[in-house]
Amino acid sequence: MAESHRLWPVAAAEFGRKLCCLGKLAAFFGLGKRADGLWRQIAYLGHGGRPFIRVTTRNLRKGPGLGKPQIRQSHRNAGAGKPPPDAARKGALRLIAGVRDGLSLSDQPSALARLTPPERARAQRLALAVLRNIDRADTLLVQHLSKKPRPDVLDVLRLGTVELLEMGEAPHGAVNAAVGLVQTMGPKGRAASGMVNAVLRKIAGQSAEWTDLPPEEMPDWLREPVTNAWGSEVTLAIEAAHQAGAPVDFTAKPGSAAPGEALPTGSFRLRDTAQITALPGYAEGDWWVQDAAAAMAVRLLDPKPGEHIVDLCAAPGGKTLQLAAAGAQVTAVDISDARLARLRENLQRCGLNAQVVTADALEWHPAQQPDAILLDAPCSATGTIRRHPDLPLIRDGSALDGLTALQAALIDHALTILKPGGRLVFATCSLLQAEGEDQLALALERHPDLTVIQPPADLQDWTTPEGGLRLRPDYWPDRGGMDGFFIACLQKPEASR
Ligand SMILES: C[S@@+](CC[C@H](N)C(=O)[O-])C[C@H]1O[C@@H](n2cnc3c(N)ncnc32)[C@H](O)[C@@H]1O
Repeated sequence: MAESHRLWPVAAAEFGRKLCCLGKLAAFFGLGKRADGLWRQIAYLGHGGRPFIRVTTRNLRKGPGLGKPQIRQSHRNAGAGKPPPDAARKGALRLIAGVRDGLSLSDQPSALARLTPPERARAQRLALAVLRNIDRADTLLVQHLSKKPRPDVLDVLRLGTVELLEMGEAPHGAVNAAVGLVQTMGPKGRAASGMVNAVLRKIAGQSAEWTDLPPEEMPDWLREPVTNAWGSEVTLAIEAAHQAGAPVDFTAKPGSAAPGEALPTGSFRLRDTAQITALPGYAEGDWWVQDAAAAMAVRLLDPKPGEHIVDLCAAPGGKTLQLAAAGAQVTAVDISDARLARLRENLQRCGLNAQVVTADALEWHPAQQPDAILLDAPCSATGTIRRHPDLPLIRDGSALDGLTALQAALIDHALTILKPGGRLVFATCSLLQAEGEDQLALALERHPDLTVIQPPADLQDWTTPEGGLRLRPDYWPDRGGMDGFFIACLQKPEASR
């Protein structure tokens, strides 16, 4: 028994190597949505002098058995305690299953529809914690699994692991809850309850290993360009920032304050989780939720009272609110009526005004050329992974070419409708230079008569040699980071071409 225990990781590693080849073959023949991504990451890691397979989310999601059974436990012992299955955990599992099916968290409003507000908040917290730690959880789980569990059972194991090791849940509570959950999953779920009980009891003793695990890696389509741009150290720092999650930032109306710490760039930051709508000043419309990095686009535009400013991709409206609060006459354009509904709500709550237009920006022409345009263009949103850990699991980078082409077309169109001498701020919440630094360089090539307006002096540390502002999640590590953004302010020449 002792001998087979020692050999198991080696045999499993060998099996993993074969699976990896199979996966590559599957990818080659186009089998499965992301077969290559599923299997590429099977890796051997030195672990206490013994090799073990690091199987990522995607491996476990679709892979076959992983080696010889390591744990055998009678199902008769399962389910001690049997607490009633709880709504928040079930809601979290529905969200995670949706992400497995390729849906973003925000695409799943019905998943939590029947929950009370506190249950909903807890379900979201649990789902976010699991999605932020899914590969790390799988790295430990695979050590105890003799074969791949059903996807829904695996999600329960992941949830239990994260509750135990990341969220500090008491072992008996988290393990019993997990057992209770699989027991509601029909006969096959009930049959897995002994395994769930045994695996999670072992996992509960692995807090030191958990702490030593590296942060979740970005997928290759994102990690490679990030590493090419800033090197491995920065890549790891960005991944650590993703792992840490994000505080809540607020922008306050001029003359008002928002909850939390005042940041040097003018935003406010609350590190503790809180019910936003219950915070002081929410009902009064004194502030709105907006990441500190996102708020800097309007600082670069430097709106003046009375200026006519078009927010060309405006919804849900954080920047429209900033522009309106600065006294500009704002026209907020967006292609999505549903997203504009949120913008209208935000305007109303904050007592601010803007003309709201549902239109494709590429085909929209204002009655008069505006003084300035804010173009917060659609992008990969890879700068927001701290808050959207589902993003790396549901995106594969294939939309990138279409997005960069759309961004360039939007820049060109914005310049045609902007008044001579007017300012255009281009922004993307992306970590990819293709959607930031490269877009600026290409825009200057296409329009050599544009001038780059330098960011304010206090942002010089983050200013690129070309005059763009590069913001990254690893900045402000002690304060809690910021979203990844690229922002540049361009001035159209006085004499229109
Ligand atoms: C990054 S979000 C904008 C965020 C917004 N500026 C804010 O601060 O809340 C990009 C927006 O572009 C919109 N969009 C995408 N394609 C568009 C198009 N062709 N015309 C207008 N809006 C578009 C999307 O609906 C989305 O709301």
